[in-house]
Amino acid sequence: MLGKIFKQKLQFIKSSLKIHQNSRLSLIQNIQFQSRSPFCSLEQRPQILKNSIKLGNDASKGQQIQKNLQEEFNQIELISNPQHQNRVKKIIQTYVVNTDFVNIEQLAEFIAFDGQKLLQKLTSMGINPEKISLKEANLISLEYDVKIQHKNEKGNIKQRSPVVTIMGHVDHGKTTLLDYLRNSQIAKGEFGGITQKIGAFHVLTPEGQRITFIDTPGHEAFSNMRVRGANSTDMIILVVSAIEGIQPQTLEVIKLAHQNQVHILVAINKIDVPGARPDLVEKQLKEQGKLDLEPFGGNIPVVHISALNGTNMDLLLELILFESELMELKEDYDSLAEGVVIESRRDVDNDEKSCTIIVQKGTLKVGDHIIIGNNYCKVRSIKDDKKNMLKQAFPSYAVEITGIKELPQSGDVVFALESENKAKVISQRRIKNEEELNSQEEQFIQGSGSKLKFENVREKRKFFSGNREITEAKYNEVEARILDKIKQLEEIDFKSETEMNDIQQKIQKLKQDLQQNKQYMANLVGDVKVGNSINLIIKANDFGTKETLVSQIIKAKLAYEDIQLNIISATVGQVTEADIRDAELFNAKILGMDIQLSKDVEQLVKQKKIVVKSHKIIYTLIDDIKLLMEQGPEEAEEEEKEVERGQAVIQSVIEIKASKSQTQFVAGCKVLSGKINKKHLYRIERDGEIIEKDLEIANLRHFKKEVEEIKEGSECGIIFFRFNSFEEGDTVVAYEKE
Ligand SMILES: Nc1nc2c(ncn2[C@@H]2O[C@H](COP(=O)(O)OP(=O)(O)OP(=O)(O)O)[C@@H](O)[C@H]2O)c(=O)[nH]1
Repeated sequence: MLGKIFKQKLQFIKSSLKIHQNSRLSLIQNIQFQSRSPFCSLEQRPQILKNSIKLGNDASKGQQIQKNLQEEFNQIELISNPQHQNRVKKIIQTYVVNTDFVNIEQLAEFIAFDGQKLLQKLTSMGINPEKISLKEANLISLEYDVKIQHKNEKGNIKQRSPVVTIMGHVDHGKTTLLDYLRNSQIAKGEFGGITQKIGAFHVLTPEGQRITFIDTPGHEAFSNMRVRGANSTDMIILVVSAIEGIQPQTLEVIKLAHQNQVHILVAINKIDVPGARPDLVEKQLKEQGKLDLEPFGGNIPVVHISALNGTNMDLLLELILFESELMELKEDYDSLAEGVVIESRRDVDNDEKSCTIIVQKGTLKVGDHIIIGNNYCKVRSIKDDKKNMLKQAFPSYAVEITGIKELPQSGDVVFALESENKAKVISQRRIKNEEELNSQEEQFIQGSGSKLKFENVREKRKFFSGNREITEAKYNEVEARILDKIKQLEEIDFKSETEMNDIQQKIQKLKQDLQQNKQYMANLVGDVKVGNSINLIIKANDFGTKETLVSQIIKAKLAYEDIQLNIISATVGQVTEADIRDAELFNAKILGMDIQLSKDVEQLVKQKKIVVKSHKIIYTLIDDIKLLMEQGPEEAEEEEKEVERGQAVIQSVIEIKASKSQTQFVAGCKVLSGKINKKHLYRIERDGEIIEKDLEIANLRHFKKEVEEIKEGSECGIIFFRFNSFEEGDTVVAYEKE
């Protein structure tokens, strides 16, 4: 019933394109008005504008309007949905640049790799880190599934067909739906023969339009893609039974689609069964599933079907094509192919290995040299799901290929390269990287006793390559987990001494874990060698400054090849107790912008004698670092040595009125040893504790006379810059930093 209504609606939209030839202008204006209306949400605007662009296609004044709308649409699209163009997250990420060279900072950012490690890599390959050709950059970036492309590399951009995955709760009819689609094609005799199950198949509409279906029912294929941090689907058909309605896995699919920003189309199935209530299911989907369904004015289409007897299946296909048209699925047909593995298998009879891939970009040809997973091979044959031998496969094609040496896993990356040699080199490095990654993970798990959870391989790689964002997050995650356990244990009311000992032992063990964890993490972050290097903890006041500081430091570092400089961490915000702990552990200096220490932290800084330096301008901070590097680690250490020049005791505190509103305090002192000189720095000690340090003298007097220096045994009056909280009996210590 409702299927009919839908068909009518589709028909209406289509016919409106023709009927409104004369009155279309007003329609477009109406839509324009709608899209500008304050009642139109930002999310709706692209859709409305997109529709209006379509409508504007052949309107009399359409061209100009279309251009304006397109511009407005582009702008809105950027604001409202930056991911829109990227709905299918490619496994190979492409970055477009407008220069022939990139530098180390750009490359490090593209491949989300630690700058210091990248520097080592570039040096070992003999590449100038400041001038990396795109060819060289790709040789490295392709190890990490990233391509760097010049803006002028023009491709042959054309419409590609949609790739669709069918998902839903158990028994709601996914297999039946797929079987119907697959068999309807055979039944129509369009291809003859029996389809082979290769994990994906395609359907051709009577108009010759192609749709690729991934036919691994359930979540398996999709989840595997997710593990790789990508997916190959343009749309998910969410199958919901009209009898059972929303079930746990239905909600799971909705969540998955949202997380991955994949468009949903709802197919309410089993409408042939007596008692089916598709209308109620729609309400459920809206209320519980929070889906913005079309029948309620939203943009998620719903179609009522019976997969068993084929009711409204043609409508479903039409709808898929209609949605894909709106999504403007376009791809470069001329570039080297890129894709993703759906399934792989070994032939029982002849042991031949083959796998199904979805081509995402470019054209895959027989004879291409490809990387598949981490291995490389030459494509021997390409077959479609109807067993037709192909010479080439275009974007969105699902094909079975042979020639592979090792069986890849679903979700593995596939990309073609210009030569076998290049494929070989990249493959070898990818294998090496993977081995390193695995052994690092093993070591880490052994070392910390705390298992980390990674969303996908990319995240894992970022973590082990020392990517600070990820490392910091994971580091905090583990630390929080351990601290939480310690807290729980500390709160236990023990009933006996044995129990108490047992708990304390556990706490002790956890504290060791914490320490080990820290040490291990720090090693990962930057090959930290305590004592033999300059170690820094960078604090910035915002994210942008942090990025600039880190990249400037890496740049500054390039000039001092033989100096080991490590950034232990670079974070936004004020100095924390954790920073102090790290500074102590790695003998690191804390450098930052506008640092203001809280009372507790300040206390710790003094106690642990940590060097904290605050700057107002990025460049002075960088200069400071350059100075440290010029001096080298040893001198840099010694720079902080304070050499005592004299001591005095405060015998009285004198208050004087400097002006009507200003009171000054003079410390009346007697010099006990050495000298008090205006050039020196001063610290105030009370009962053996340092109250303040690095003070400078504003005014030094011998009786009424202003002097530069006072010798042992004499008395004097001192006014310090910005400090007057001294008390009678405090010791004033003069020192110089050498
Ligand atoms: N009457 C009727 N029965 C259907 C329809 N679609 C599926 N079925 C039946 O529902 C049952 C489950 O269908 P499947 O296609 O196996 O469901 P599925 O979602 O693939 O289930 P899993 O693979 O277990 O997740 C089967 O007995 C189908 O015959 C339909 O449209 N109408």
